[in-house]
Amino acid sequence: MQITPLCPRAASEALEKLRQLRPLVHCLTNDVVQEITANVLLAAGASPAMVVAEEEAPYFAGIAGALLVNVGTPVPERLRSMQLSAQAAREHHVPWVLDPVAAGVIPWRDSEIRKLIALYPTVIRGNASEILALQGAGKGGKGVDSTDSSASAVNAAVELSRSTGSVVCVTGETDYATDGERILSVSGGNVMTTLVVGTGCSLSALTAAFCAAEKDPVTAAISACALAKRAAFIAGKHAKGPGSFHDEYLDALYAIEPQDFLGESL
Ligand SMILES: Nc1ncnc2c1ncn2[C@@H]1O[C@H](COP(=O)(O)OP(=O)(O)OP(=O)(O)O)[C@@H](O)[C@H]1O
Ligand SMILES: Cc1ncsc1CCO
Ligand SMILES: [Mg+2]
Repeated sequence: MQITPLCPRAASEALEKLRQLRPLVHCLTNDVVQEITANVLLAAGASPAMVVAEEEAPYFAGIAGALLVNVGTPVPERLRSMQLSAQAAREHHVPWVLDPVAAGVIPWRDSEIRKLIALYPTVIRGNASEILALQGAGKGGKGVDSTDSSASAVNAAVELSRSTGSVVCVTGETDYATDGERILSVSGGNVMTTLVVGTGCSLSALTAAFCAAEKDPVTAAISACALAKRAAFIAGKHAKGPGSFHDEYLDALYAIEPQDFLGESL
């Protein structure tokens, strides 16, 4: 299947919509990345809220602009809240994004991820090893880190999208998003992104934010990737190492304007 670089105008328009809407993004995420997730959403122009108890999370999922479910540090109680929230999101036509952290590494986690996939996420966003594992290929990653290239997982992403009905976004040196019919891509960024914890997890939250603002989930997912790649590229020009990269990345997410995408190849 042909891979098409994201059109700059589409990225620009998606960011414009995000900035106008400033969507409320309900995040059920892991214990490691709560703060970077909230900060990435705020810097990019969305409103994060981490509402976790099963007594209130499903209600909140129904009134949010989008929901993020990330299984990085799963415990039974939180997984129940995630399932109920995903169901509520679906019933209220709220888009939701699944981040299948470390899929392919631990059988129990894999079975929990399968239960969530059965609730029809709008987008599944993972690294290459996670997407390969969900499609029954590859050997799994090194814990939460990928040991595969994103290019090697494109076909698995297409197949996974066709079998689940979800848009699948696989990230790495190049990022791809597919609905099983189209594949859109963005390249660039900076490899130092992989040395700051939660850049992938917070990208999944950003994908949820774009899904709230942009109707087409393939365009939404790849536009989130385009914003993250551009911010990483700018951060890489100023950073001395992962510590300053983290700060520069947030600053760049805040500073990038929709028109900055125009005239650039993505
Ligand atoms: N080799 C690379 N070169 C440039 N950018 C990269 C590279 N690998 C990953 N990235 C970028 O890093 C970000 C996170 O993607 P990655 O695939 O590492 O997710 P992840 O493994 O789920 O991250 P995490 O679990 O640490 O949150 C994305 O913006 C992606 O484009
Ligand atoms: C390091 C780590 N461990 C569980 S989740 C997480 C964040 C990156 O996915
Ligand atoms: Mg991840």
